Amino acid sequence: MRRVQACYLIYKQFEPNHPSIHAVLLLGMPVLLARQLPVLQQIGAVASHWGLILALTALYRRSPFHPLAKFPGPTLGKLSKIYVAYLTARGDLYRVIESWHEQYGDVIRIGSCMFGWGLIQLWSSFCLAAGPNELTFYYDTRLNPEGDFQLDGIRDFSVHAARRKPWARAMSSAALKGYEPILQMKTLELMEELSKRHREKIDISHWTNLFSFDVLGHVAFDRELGLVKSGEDSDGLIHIVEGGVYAGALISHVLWMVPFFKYIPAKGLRAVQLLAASYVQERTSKGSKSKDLSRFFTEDEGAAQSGATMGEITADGMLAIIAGSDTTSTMLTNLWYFMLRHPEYAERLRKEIDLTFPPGEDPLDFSRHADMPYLNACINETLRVLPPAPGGLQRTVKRGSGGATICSYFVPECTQVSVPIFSVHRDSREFSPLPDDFWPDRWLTQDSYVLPNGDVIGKEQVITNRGAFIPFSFGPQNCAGRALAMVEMRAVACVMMHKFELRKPKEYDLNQWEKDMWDALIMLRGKLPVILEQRQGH
Ligand code: HEM
Repeated sequence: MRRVQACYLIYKQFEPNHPSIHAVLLLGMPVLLARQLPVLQQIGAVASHWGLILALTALYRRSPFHPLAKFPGPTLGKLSKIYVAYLTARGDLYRVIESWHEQYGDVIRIGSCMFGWGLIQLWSSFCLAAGPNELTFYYDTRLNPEGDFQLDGIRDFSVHAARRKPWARAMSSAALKGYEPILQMKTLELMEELSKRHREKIDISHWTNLFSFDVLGHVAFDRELGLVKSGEDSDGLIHIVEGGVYAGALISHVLWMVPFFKYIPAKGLRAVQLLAASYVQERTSKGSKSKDLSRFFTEDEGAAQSGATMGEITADGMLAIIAGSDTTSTMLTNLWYFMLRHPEYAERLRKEIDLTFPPGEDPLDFSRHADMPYLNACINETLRVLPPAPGGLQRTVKRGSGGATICSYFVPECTQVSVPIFSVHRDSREFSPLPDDFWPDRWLTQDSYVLPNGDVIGKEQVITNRGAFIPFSFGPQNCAGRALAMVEMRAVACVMMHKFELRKPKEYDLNQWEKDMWDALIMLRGKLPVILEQRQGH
């Protein structure tokens, strides 16, 4: 019993995360002590050793001595985050967490983790504090086998800030102008391919995905992936990226498994890493004709200041593909979904687009998209109701900090803290009325508002807390590609609505769309069948 207690205390006190320490504590100890016994009894000794450690862990987690004992939460969830990993595998974790918040309140406990709902202040004050706040070691999955961290896995604030510098320059207004020709070429190519399929039933989710990966290929590496032209993901690039994302999501909730991540034969993920490496190498050796993102990492006069090695630049190239493609295409497909659900909003959006770009004018004039209130309201509302990264991004209270007091909650050191974006966006204290509904008007500035049921309300009855609008997260580790994503989404939404009317095939049930969504930290999704009608004269 004493050996079990010793192992348990080592786990509780030091949270070791190296595979060799797990091997010693979970296998070495019981086998060593039972080495004189026959094999079957040795197996029995290992099993009872594991069982007892699990029982002690469960007892402690349910006991009043646990530092998070006063926080409410679901019974199974309090026992282990393996339960949360199971919900991730099921795909609907973000909705389950929201229902827990409805049941238990703002701050809930899951394993040794807290989720704060509606407490956007919790997230902001924690994320901005460089003191006790740290990325959890889940982000070690951002380390490639060559030993290079992607930007989003860097824990040290000053190293992270230096590595973000090229990203900041790559998203400046001048740099964004440089990407416009790429976006223009790719958007027109998409429209051309879609026109060929006029009146056919197509999966618009698939096409939007091909498009966003193609854009990233060009923007990041000046490389033609040719997905839209071929109409398919011929090399399986999207498939392997999404496979890697899914594997990472499962492991993200059971942190002691993170060190084993690199031993999982995640062929897909490795394939993306190798692919990104080949793209970067090719791009660096041949140079670029267009003003792509890579030049900010390799050629720009500020590139050297970031201190990034070639390996790290390659890792960030892979990050650009993963972080920038699926997220943007999810948002765009969600917008088509809402336009199909609410034809009255689609009509209003089309009216604004037609007024801004009367016949003969180019809807791909980027300089005007940011000033189209209804277009931007529809985009914001899509990102609010169905954020492409719906879950809680993980941070932890640094070991050795003594804990942190965040919004009057004392949070012990090593506690994981997470604020689910989806739940914050559905909080009626931040967005009201109709927090669960798609209602773009909430983003417009006016004296009175007409609700979908025809009632008129004054502006004092509408709450739209822009500070709680966090689809791109918050703080120093927020989305580095937000500006590009916004330019891309506005352009495609505008041109698509200008050129086509979207119809739902009779047999398709729109309720299926949200059922098919899969929360894998970023949202994975099913098919959205549509029929496109080309508009007269467009
Ligand atoms: C609608 C589109 C997008 C959404 C909703 C989105 C959302 C997010 C979120 C929530 C994070 C924070 C992740 C975390 O804290 O773990 C993030 C990080 C990041 N995103 Fe995006 N993203 C989008 C598009 C893009 C694009 C187009 C790019 C680049 C081309 C990009 C590049 C990045 C990078 C590099 C990070 C890591 C930042 C850091 O750690 O400093 N994202 N994104």
